[in-house]
Amino acid sequence: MSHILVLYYSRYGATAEMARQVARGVESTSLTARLRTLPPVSTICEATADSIPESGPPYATTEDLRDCAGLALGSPTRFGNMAAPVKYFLDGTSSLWLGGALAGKPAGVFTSTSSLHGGQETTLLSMMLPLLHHGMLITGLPFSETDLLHTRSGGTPYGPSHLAGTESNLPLTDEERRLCHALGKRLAETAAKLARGRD
Ligand SMILES: Cc1cc2nc3c(=O)[nH]c(=O)nc-3n(C[C@H](O)[C@H](O)[C@H](O)COP(=O)(O)O)c2cc1C
Repeated sequence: MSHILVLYYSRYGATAEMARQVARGVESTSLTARLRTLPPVSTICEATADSIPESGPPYATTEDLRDCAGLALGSPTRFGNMAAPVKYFLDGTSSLWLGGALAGKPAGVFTSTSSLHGGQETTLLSMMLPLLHHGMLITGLPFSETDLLHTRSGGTPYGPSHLAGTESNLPLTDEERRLCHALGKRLAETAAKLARGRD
């Protein structure tokens, strides 16, 4: 069976750490995680970045997305919404939309913010919209993940979140880390169940 794509943009590293935890959750099952990042959007028209980042996972291609069995999509919160590089990448997926390539595949979202009430939920909900247009099946987090009841930092039923602080340097709390793990595991298990249903 194909991979779960863990696709994220991160400028300061908080969303990247969340992505690694989501990937561990995926790999606690029989599925593999494909970790991919996105380049920043340049303010200079026609500027191009190297196709391989200096460090970390490779940049995502639309083929990574087309071929996945499920998607975990992560973005820092920017003014209560997803960051431009994530939106820019999604805006380039019309050919997948036309062919229904993502329809029926499970997807979940995660975000990091500097402030606790600075738009985690709005960002997560806005990230779901293009995925719903693609026909993806959105999987949040159920309250049977009891960390949702006790967290004093991030963690929402709409998806994992992280309070990185004003310096963007707070580590993931145990609750935040477990909720990232839970999303990855849930996506992988859902993808496997859906695949069995198609057999
Ligand atoms: C342009 C811009 C807008 C931001 N908007 C918000 C916001 O609306 N709410 C918030 O809490 N943090 C906001 N932040 C802070 C980032 O969401 C936060 O630093 C995040 O943890 C960065 O993730 P990263 O380490 O993966 O880059 C903003 C940062 C930038 C640069």
